[in-house]
Amino acid sequence: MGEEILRMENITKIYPNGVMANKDVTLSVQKGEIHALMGENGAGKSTLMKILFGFESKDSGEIYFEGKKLETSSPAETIKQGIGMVHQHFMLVDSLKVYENIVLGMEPRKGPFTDGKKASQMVADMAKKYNLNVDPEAKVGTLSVGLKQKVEILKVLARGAKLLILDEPTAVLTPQETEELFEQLLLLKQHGHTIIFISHKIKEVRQICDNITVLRGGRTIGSMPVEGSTEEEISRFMVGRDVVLNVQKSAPAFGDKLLEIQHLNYWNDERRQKLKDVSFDLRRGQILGVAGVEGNGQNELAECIFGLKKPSSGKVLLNGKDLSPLGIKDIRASGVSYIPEDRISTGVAGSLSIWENLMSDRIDKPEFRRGGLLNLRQIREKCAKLIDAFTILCRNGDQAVSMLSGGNMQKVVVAREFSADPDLLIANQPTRGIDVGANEFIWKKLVALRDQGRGILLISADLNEVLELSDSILVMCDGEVAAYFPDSKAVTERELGLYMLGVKKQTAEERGALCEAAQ
Ligand SMILES: Nc1ncnc2c1ncn2[C@@H]1O[C@H](COP(=O)(O)OP(=O)(O)OP(=O)(O)O)[C@@H](O)[C@H]1O
Repeated sequence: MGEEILRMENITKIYPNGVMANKDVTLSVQKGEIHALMGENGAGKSTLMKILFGFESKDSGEIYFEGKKLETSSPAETIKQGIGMVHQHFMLVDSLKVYENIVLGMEPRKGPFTDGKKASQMVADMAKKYNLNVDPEAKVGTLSVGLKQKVEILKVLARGAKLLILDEPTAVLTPQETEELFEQLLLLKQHGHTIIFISHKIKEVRQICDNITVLRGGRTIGSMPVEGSTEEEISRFMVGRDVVLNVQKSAPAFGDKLLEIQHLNYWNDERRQKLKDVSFDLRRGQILGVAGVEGNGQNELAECIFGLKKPSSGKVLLNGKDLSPLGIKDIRASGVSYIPEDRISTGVAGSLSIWENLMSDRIDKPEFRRGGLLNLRQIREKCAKLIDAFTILCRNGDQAVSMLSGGNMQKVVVAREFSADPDLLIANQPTRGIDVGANEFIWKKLVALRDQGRGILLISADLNEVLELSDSILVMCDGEVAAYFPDSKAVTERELGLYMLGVKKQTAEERGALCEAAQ
């Protein structure tokens, strides 16, 4: 047994609305280990980490860090004690340089001024020490997601963090970037740092972590060493039943052309071209996966199809009809559903109830009206069925969505968009932050939709998901179609990564030949 660096003992947290998110939770982390914190959506992982980091207060329990009782009430105080958090949504200032972000609030001074040269050198030295290669002088706004994450890690290290909390750090990375991150985490471990790694990905946890603690329903289910444990054991531990995370799907039977994207170009408000002459078709009965590092035009593509953005030029045809002049409501009525990537800002209205969010697109339908009024009984019944079918963890449909855990918010969006019975579903990161049980459920639903002859445009940064589900794969890099594989089985994860990073790019002829061969 090593030396215990962190002990959270009998932590209980009841939110003001009465939800008991942590019940008597105990977590013990050894110095120098990588410790996975796992559990279903709503199990209480984020709450426990927010308490540790000083974002939330606990109702009872004790925290000991390096043998001393930790009594902090804000992240600023916690970081001074040596505990840092690397957030999933980066908290960086795009217009500042890398080193400026890293030293923000703790700048070395030269008289009354910041000593920029010294700060930049300090960051360069740190980057070298931890093999986190990033140019201290680069503007953060110009960096890739993988590099921004390095800046976040350096920021936490610069503040003296001995214990780092990483919240689903690989969700946005390519396989190559994930491998690189893992090497860096192992190096941090060699330097004596301790890491708490929140993840839903069992494969990754088994690759990098030493021990796992599993929460379920706000309680600690137990801890176990990774060595000697199987994937099945871990998922059973988390969900309480066996989960099969691979899809049984029959060979595709492509039907008519459903979606045609023709020479789509889009310039954003900063006059940057985010889509460059994008063209492709999607057929009925097809799952077309779009692989790409985040920020390479995938979101703009989805938003142009769904009417959230107006393309600068080009066409979007659904069943031969041009969607470009239509607004979102009419596009929905034409049979398009959309699971947006950013569920908090676009997917849900947090202050509204679960039922309002689930029903927002169909409240005008006769089945939910009685006279001129809403038929609340009917609405509540329908809602309860969706809550049940999609296992949304809540008290009832009247609860505000903002009170749900991240994964459960995502389930609200997914439930609404699936139940709209679309012809075309645009699913942008549909399982991000979702636990293994719900992941299995959503994958099955996507395949069932495809088997009913609908079309699915699946955008995902999770290459495993793209490869498991897609019939065909399109890779986007820098706003362009970098590659198109009519048969997803003809390409490996590693190869996709090379196209995603811009190392390789198909010519139009190569793409044409592949498509012809597949016909
Ligand atoms: N601000 C809040 N107010 C009320 N209840 C909340 C709040 N935040 C979370 N909860 C509830 O606390 C419980 C635990 O949520 P938490 O976010 O800690 O889960 P989690 O394990 O991190 O889930 P996920 O994997 O979905 O991120 C859930 O039932 C959730 O609805």
